[in-house]
Amino acid sequence: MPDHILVIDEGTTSTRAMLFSADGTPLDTEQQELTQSYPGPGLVEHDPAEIWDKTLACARAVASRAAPGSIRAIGITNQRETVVFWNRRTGEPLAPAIVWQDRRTAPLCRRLKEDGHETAVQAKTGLLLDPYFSATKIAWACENWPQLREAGDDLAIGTIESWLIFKLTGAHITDATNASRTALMAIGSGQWDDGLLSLFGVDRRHLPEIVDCAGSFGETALLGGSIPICGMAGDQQAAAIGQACLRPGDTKATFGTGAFILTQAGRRLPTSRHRLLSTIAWQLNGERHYALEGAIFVAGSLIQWLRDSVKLIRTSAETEEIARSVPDNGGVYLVPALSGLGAPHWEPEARAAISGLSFASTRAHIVRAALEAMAHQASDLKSAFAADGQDWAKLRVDGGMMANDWLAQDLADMLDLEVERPAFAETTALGAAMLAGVGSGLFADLEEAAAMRGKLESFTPKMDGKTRETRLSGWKHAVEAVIG
Ligand SMILES: Nc1ncnc2c1ncn2[C@@H]1O[C@H](COP(=O)(O)OP(=O)(O)O)[C@@H](O)[C@H]1O
Ligand SMILES: O=P(O)(O)OC[C@H](O)CO
Repeated sequence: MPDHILVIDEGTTSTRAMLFSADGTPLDTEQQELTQSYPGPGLVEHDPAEIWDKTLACARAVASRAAPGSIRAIGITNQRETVVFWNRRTGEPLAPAIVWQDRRTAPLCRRLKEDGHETAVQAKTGLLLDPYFSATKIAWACENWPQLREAGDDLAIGTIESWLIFKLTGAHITDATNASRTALMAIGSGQWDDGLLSLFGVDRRHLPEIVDCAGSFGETALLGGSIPICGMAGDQQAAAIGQACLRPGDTKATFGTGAFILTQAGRRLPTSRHRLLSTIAWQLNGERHYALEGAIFVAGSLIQWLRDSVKLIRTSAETEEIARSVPDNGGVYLVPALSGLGAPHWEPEARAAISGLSFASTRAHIVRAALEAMAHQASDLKSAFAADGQDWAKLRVDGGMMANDWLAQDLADMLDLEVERPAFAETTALGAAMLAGVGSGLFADLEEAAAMRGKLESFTPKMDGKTRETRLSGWKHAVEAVIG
């Protein structure tokens, strides 16, 4: 019986495919960078055709190197909230994908808030009125892109996993974790909600069917043979599963393009009074498990911006050595609101700032301030989670940025908390493999699948309280200046 799992991990900056054995050993990987298109201030788009072509190329490369007949199932995980519009008859995209970072619907969100809709939206969806979520992106696209209206019944709308599974199998489905990020689904029922559809002007007939995160979602013949797709989840939920956050209170932080902290909440829907999000952690056999989430919009993308736009660094990795080259930030703070500020501030129109510069400031201080901004943002979230009654006992970290040891230690220091990092950092892909393992009957449940998780490393706090307080107070002033 085949027991290898092929995972498709379609992230914001790159798409990849990975092969795992049943004990969690990563066997093979293939990755391609994606074009980031910034057609104007606050606008972020992807080309759905490029996403599909590169994803298929990566999956085919890995499948072609695997032993014939060894792949049991496919798991899909993806950047969330990003919306794709396509023609279900021709299978062709009808417009660019509007990416989760895109802020074009800030005025619409402001109007809906002024009209008093936020409380009801939050109660139904666990989310807030912010351009981050898919609903206003869909509303904006249907109003401004006539080709979508012209497509009539042929218009299909979905988040990235929905687009990929349509291309792989022809089915128009989405899983409950991804659906929970659209602001169109009632989080308590796991179904599209008529009131929300009418508020955002979205026609149900264009939306996918909402399904579990593990099961039989169709087969694809595009990778050689016929392989079933058995697992599906948004990338942050998949990372939480890959980090074995299976008990209420277990918390993970993924530092990729953005940074997302999720605390598992069990079967009871959590509510936040401090502007955190309630979200579906996973849905299996129709039963939903929930999580409380803090979303930081800018993390690794700040390092990419320093590298590609400002040209202050040559590689992401060299930030570690540069940060270590100075004893402290020299009074420099960087608030990375390059696409607004996410939780707990939710200021979509805020813009980034570097403050505290003097003639003594060097490139190293700015780079260090950029890295320090990660722990500062995480510290704001730690306070919000604590105020909502969710204290973190330790933090399980992962994501591309966590290759940086200095950063992992700074997180432990600033949060005054044990930080645990798996030796194998691709926990998002691992979580999708665990779901596909459950969906294909390789494992009875997620507890059994958690044996796929490998060795762990630990970072413990070493910073004195006074240094921490000085940093946090400098950060607080810098944020106040940005949000006025
Ligand atoms: N050593 C490092 N130090 C700081 N940032 C890093 C380092 N290595 C990678 N990154 C950043 O991590 C991000 C990639 O993380 P990844 O988890 O692959 O992202 P995604 O899943 O969002 O595509 C990039 O933005 C990159 O700049
Ligand atoms: O591409 P990532 O890994 O930064 O994840 C993006 C998130 O899913 C957005 O909500």
